[in-house]
Amino acid sequence: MQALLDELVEKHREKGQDGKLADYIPQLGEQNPLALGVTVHTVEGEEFSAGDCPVAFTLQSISKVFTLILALMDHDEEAVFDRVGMEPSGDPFNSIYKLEVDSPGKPLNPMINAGALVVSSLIRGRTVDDRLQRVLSLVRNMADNQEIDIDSAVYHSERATGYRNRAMAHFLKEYGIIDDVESTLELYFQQCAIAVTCDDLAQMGLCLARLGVNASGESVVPRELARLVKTFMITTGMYNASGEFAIYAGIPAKSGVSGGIMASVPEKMGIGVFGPALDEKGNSIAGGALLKELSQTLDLSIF
Ligand SMILES: NC(=O)CC[C@H](N)C(=O)O
Repeated sequence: MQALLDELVEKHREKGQDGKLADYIPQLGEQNPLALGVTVHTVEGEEFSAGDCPVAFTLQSISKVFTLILALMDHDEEAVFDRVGMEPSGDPFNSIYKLEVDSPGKPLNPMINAGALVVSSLIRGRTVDDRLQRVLSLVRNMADNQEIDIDSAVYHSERATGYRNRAMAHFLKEYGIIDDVESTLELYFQQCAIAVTCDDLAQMGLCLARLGVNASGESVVPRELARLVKTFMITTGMYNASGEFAIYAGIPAKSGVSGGIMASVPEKMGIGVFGPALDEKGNSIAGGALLKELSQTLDLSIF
């Protein structure tokens, strides 16, 4: 495994040159486009890392998995899926288009920005900070790392420039799908700025692979929800590239525009990947290629 990961990092690293940093969040434009790292944690307790693994990066859209778990712990499924759908959108993650033309006001799924805003609005807590602490505590428990925290530079950078997310939140408010625009956006920008490493992503992927049990053996996510979010990861986790990723990698995965990907191979392993240069759909260009080859070499597809 170690030799394979070393080889895949060296082989795919230069693909970063063909990608683009997510500089619409200015702070993410500062990342090194040629960085590439991968960590694997297996159910047997083995750990392997190759490439730029000590580097910290932000969760961005990967946070959508964790807020969905919390929203479903706070409300029954019907209440959540009344407000956000279960179907792939086929559109980019930040698209506003179907929000107007397809079942107006109800986002198609929780893994696109509009749907994730709805999910964040459903997380219970007295203040935005209470709600954020609940998200952080779930992430820390799943990763079995109590040090995880917010990268405040990335948070402020997105907060200052998140025009399209603001537009979508106001649109959702008009339809009565979310209640408070400002607190929803505040929570959303902060959850996206939670800083992790490949190791944390691999641990969280493993926790989902073990139906919610973390590295310390604690059950931190209800079994049924671990199953449900992995299904969303397969159908919508790589945005409008989810179909192709399911064919060539065949593992539940969730990407973010920082270049992170969290993958979960049921009953086998968690995989964390980081490569900040993105393809045209907003997925890590080198990270996605590495994961596909890793899955094919080790025959990890769930199909
Ligand atoms: N795809 C992503 O990772 C998007 C998350 C980012 N914070 C945004 O809202 O634009």
